[in-house]
Amino acid sequence: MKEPAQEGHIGSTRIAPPRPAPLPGPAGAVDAPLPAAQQPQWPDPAERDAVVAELRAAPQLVFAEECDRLRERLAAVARGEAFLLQGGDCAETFGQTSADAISGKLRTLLQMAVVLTYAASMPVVKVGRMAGQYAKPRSRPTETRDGVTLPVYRGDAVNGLEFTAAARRPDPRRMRRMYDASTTTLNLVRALTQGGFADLRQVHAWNRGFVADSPAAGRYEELADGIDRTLLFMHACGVEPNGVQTAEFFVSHEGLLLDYERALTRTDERSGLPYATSGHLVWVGERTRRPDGAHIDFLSRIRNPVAVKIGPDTRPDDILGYLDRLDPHREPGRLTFVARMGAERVRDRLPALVTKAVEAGARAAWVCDPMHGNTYQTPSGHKTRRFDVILDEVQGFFEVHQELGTHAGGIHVEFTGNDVTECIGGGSAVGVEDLPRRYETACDPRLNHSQSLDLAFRVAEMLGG
Ligand SMILES: O=C[C@H](O)[C@H](O)COP(=O)(O)O
Ligand SMILES: C=C(OP(=O)(O)O)C(=O)O
Repeated sequence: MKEPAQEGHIGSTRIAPPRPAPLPGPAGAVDAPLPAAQQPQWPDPAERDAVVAELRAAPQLVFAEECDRLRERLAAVARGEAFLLQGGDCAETFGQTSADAISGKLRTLLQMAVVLTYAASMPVVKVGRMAGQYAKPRSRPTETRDGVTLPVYRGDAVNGLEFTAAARRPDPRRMRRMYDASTTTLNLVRALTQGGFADLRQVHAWNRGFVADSPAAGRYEELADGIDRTLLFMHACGVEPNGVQTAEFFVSHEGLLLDYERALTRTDERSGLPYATSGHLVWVGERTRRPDGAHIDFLSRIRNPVAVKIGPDTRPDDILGYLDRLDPHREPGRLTFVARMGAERVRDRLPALVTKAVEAGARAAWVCDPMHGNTYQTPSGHKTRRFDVILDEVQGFFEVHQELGTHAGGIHVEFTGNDVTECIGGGSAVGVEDLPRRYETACDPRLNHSQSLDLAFRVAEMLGG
C-alpha cells in the first residue's frame, strides 16, 4: 500500500514521509540475514509486525541535522578539542518519565558538565543516555528465584521487571511504549535545555533539591559562586557572553532492538541518506559487537554518529573490522570507541587497541566507560560498583592516552539524579550495608547525585583543573 505523503518542514529540516529508509548495503537488503544476538523471542510475530508498521508510520524523534551537528561536536572530541560527557540511567523505565525524574538527571548532567568545562577550559559535549535506553542485553536468558525459573528482564521495551511469568513474557507492544516514553522524555529535555532552565545563570538553581551536605555539593557551590561572579563582572563591563542561555544537549542509547531501530530509520531528504531517528547517537554494546553481526551491520548503514563499546577481550583486529565497516573514510566524529575494560585491565589491554587504531589511520574519539567492567555482586545479592575502582579505571584510561599521545576524549557513566544507594563509596560515602536502603535500579548500579558530582570533580582534576 502506498504511504500517505506527509512532507513538510520543521525549522530547516525537510520532513520525509514516514517510511523506512532503503538502507544501503550489500544487495540493498533491508534485513540482512546476519546473526543478531540478544533479540527477544516475540511470541506473536503478527503482533510484532503490526507494531513495527505503526513505528514506521510514526514521526521521527530526532532530525538528521541534529545528528550531523553531534557528529561535528564529536569530531572536535576526536581532534582533542572537546570532552564528551555521556550518561544517564542503566535502564530507563516507563514508570520514570515524571518531570522530576527527567529534570533530576538533566540537572545532574549539566552540573557535571559545568564542573568539567570550568576545569578543563574545553567545550564539553553533553549526551544523555536518555530517551531510548529501554532495552538491555543480558548475560543469561533466564533468572531463577526460589526454584522458579523465568525469562530474564530485558528492559521495559521488551518485558516487565516484576518476577512473574506474565510480566516476563516479551510483548512487542512495549516497543510502541518505548517510542512514547522517549517522546515524552525528549519533549521535556528539549524544553528544559532551550528554555531558561539550562541558562548558566541558573547554575545555583540546578543544585536545589539535591543532598546539600556532601563535600562535592560544597565544592559545587563554590564553583557556582565563581561562575556567578564572572557573569556579573562581564555584565558590569557591558559584555554579554554568547551561548550561556541554552544548552546543547543530545540523546543516545544502545541500538539493541533491531525491530525498533530499523522501523525508526528514515531517509534524510537533503542527502538521501538513512538516519536512525530514535536518537542522535546509537551505540553497539559489548555483547552484540561481533564485527560480522547484524548490529554492526545496522550501524554501517546509518549516517548518525555511532559508537562501539569494547571490553577487555577485544582484539586489535576487531578494531580494524569496526573501522573498515563503520568508518572507512576515517571521518572524525563518525565513530567513537567506548572502552569498558575494568580498572584491573585498562592499563594492559587498551594500549594495543588504541595503537592499532592509530596505525590504521583512525580519527575516532576514545571514551571511557568505567562502570561496566567493574560490576560485582555482594553477598546480599546486590550488583554494585566501588567508586574508587571506577575512578581508578578513568585514571588508567587517562594514563594510557597520555603515554600514547592520544586524547582521553570523555566519560560514559551510569547515574541518576536521585539519592540512591547502588554504588559504594564516593560523594556521601555509601557503605555496603546501605545498599538495600535505596536500591532502585532496574538493572545495573548507578552513581547517585553526589557521587556523580564527586566523579566530575575528580575527572576535572585529571583534565588539569
Ligand atoms: O547494562 C549492561 C548489561 O545489560 C548488564 O550489565 C547485564 O547484566 P547481567 O550480567 O546481570 O545480565
Ligand atoms: C550493556 C551496556 O554496556 P556494555 O555493552 O558495555 O556491557 C550498557 O551500557 O548498558
